[in-house]
Amino acid sequence: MPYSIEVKDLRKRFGDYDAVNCINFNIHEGEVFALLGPNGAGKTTTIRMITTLLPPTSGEIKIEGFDIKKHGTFIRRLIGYVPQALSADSTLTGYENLLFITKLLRLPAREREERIRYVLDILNLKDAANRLVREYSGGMVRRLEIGQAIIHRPRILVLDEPTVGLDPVARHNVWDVLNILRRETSLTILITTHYMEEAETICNRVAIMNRGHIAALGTPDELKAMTGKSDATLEDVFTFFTGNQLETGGSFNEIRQIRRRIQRFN
Ligand SMILES: Nc1ncnc2c1ncn2[C@@H]1O[C@H](COP(=O)(O)OP(=O)(O)OP(=O)(O)O)[C@@H](O)[C@H]1O
Repeated sequence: MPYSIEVKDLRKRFGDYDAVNCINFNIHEGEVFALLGPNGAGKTTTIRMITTLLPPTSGEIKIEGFDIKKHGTFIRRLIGYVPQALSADSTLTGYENLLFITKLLRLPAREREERIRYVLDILNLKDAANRLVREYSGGMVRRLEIGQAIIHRPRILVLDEPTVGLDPVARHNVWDVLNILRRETSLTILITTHYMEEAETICNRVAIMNRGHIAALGTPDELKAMTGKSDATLEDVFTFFTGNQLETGGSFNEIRQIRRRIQRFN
């Protein structure tokens, strides 16, 4: 049985800077795996290469055993991607957004309604289906975007900072949805995150990225044990492996995200 995602000696060079510098990891089917790291660590660049949006400078990526260099079109159908930027249309209802995606992906007409119903149900958006997305809260929009990404039954779901800018309640709602997906499907889930709590609550394994490298990889408990401190938190692990204090809630990117979201809904 091949791994769901295999990354071997992966490198991405921008000019003379290695944004991703020879990283290796494998993700099992059904695993929830996080890339955790400070701004500029190379997390987004890594998932852009995995989702085939960006060609690697060198190295290898296999999705369910298929090399992305040879099977890009096929692999894109295996992956659902929730980018950082807003991807739902605020001038349409939730239902219309989902219908649009089913048409874009050319799902057979007879399957569309059933898939939309399933997605609205699992994401707890049934009651809001016919409301304009501009009236949704940030958490509801995020859940709808997850719906758009899973409507074609992908095998792998990739989310770039899925809860950035959300309040704690909305963040927990998104985690609930990801936990339901993990329980009810065999989806492999890859996320990038700044939030320790997120990595610890929903992820089986975490890779800590720093300056293009993977500084450490393991279950949250394994990572804590590596610090040699009996009462280590994941925050201690982060500081131990990167020498950085991870700032949450105030990065340029987060502020930009939140501002974009506010702009979009005004
Ligand atoms: N298209 C590009 N051209 C040049 N440099 C880039 C490009 N994309 C990313 N970089 C640089 O590569 C490095 C890694 O960026 P990346 O966005 O992957 O980091 P990240 O870990 O996702 O950070 P963040 O949490 O801020 O999104 C950064 O120094 C960034 O400025």
